[in-house]
Amino acid sequence: MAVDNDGIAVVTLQRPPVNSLNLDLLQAMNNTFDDVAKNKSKGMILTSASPTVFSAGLDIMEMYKPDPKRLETFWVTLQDMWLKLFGASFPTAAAINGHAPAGGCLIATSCEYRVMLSGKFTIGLNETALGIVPPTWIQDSLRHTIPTRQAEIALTTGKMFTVDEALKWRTNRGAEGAARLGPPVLEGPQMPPRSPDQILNKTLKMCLSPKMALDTGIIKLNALNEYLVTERTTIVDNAITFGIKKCNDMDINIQKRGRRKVGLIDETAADKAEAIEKCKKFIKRFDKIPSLARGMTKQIFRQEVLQKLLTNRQADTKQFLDLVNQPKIQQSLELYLAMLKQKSQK
Ligand SMILES: CCCCCCCCCCCC/C=C/CC(=O)SCCNC(=O)CCNC(=O)[C@H](O)C(C)(C)COP(=O)(O)OP(=O)(O)OC[C@H]1O[C@@H](n2cnc3c(N)ncnc32)[C@H](O)[C@@H]1OP(=O)(O)O
Repeated sequence: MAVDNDGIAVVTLQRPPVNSLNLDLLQAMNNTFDDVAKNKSKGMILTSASPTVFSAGLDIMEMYKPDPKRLETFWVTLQDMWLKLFGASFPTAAAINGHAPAGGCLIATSCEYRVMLSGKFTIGLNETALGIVPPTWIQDSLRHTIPTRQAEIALTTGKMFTVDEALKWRTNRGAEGAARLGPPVLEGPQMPPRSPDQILNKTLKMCLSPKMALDTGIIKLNALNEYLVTERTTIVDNAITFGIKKCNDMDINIQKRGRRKVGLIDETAADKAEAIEKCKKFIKRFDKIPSLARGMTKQIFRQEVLQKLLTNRQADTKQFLDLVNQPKIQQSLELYLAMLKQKSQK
């Protein structure tokens, strides 16, 4: 852990080669989180010493042919890590400088803000694809980060997101739809916007024109049609300007037509230094907010999810131990480890 001049702690996971979460690393994380709380750090940023992996998730070796007592301690320590991180009163952010599968994604989604390096990295909860049901609190971390429906699809498909996919979900128009619609409106030529007053005056003028005075339905319709045709660009422009203003007011980032940002990650960065800087900027947003009020508000906001695990802790542990001790799961772990080894030797 390194604390900078602003009082922000940067905690670097350093367990080569892939920061897989074994008992020792989880215990070290828990001690560090306690220190950050004790030192009253302004906030904490989690990152990795590896240039390509944030964390490979749970260390499979802890679950393969395990010692029963150690296996139980391992799971309880993982629960502790999540309770401390997800429930931390201080601001937390993850500078995700590489792959973040399964438990790696759990760490990232337990933080309040995520900046991921652009590149061929992936992030997600892939448990279902491995034939495992992710425990409720692991699912809750994702559900707390992205919209419920997207979380359900991601969890049931074991989806691993590319960085671009993680940053923003496409609307149902999708990429093809957006392409069919032509270049993004915001990048296209812009008409000088007119104020609503100008538009209203123009409409009134049109309604009082001689054509309108004739008072026949068809002529009125023609007049309206003419107005709509001649003013369509202005009308569309004004609608867009109004929409953009509303989106800005609501802090919705619409960078391109056909897409909206919902975000398993909040931002991307070119390198680790930039990712850490962006995380610091997020933490500094709270500079003028009383820290007690901020921390308590966050904990109340997360209380329901935290309480669920606290209430069901023993049952959750038993479920894990029963699962891992199944001969079928041990067989799968053996195959999975062999597959990982084979891949790494290529
Ligand atoms: C069927 C298996 C399921 C396992 C769980 C069953 C038990 C039930 C538990 C229920 C709880 C549910 C919660 C689960 C959450 C988890 O976190 S489970 C762990 C899931 N993690 C993964 O699937 C990631 C696997 N790793 C990778 O995909 C890649 O390693 C990587 C993309 C992270 C990095 O790739 P690369 O940089 O190319 O490194 P590699 O060459 O692949 O690996 C180097 C080295 O590390 C070993 N290794 C990788 N991951 C793990 C790991 N999670 N645990 C232990 N060891 C790992 C890999 O074998 C290589 O070792 P050697 O150098 O060959 O010795």
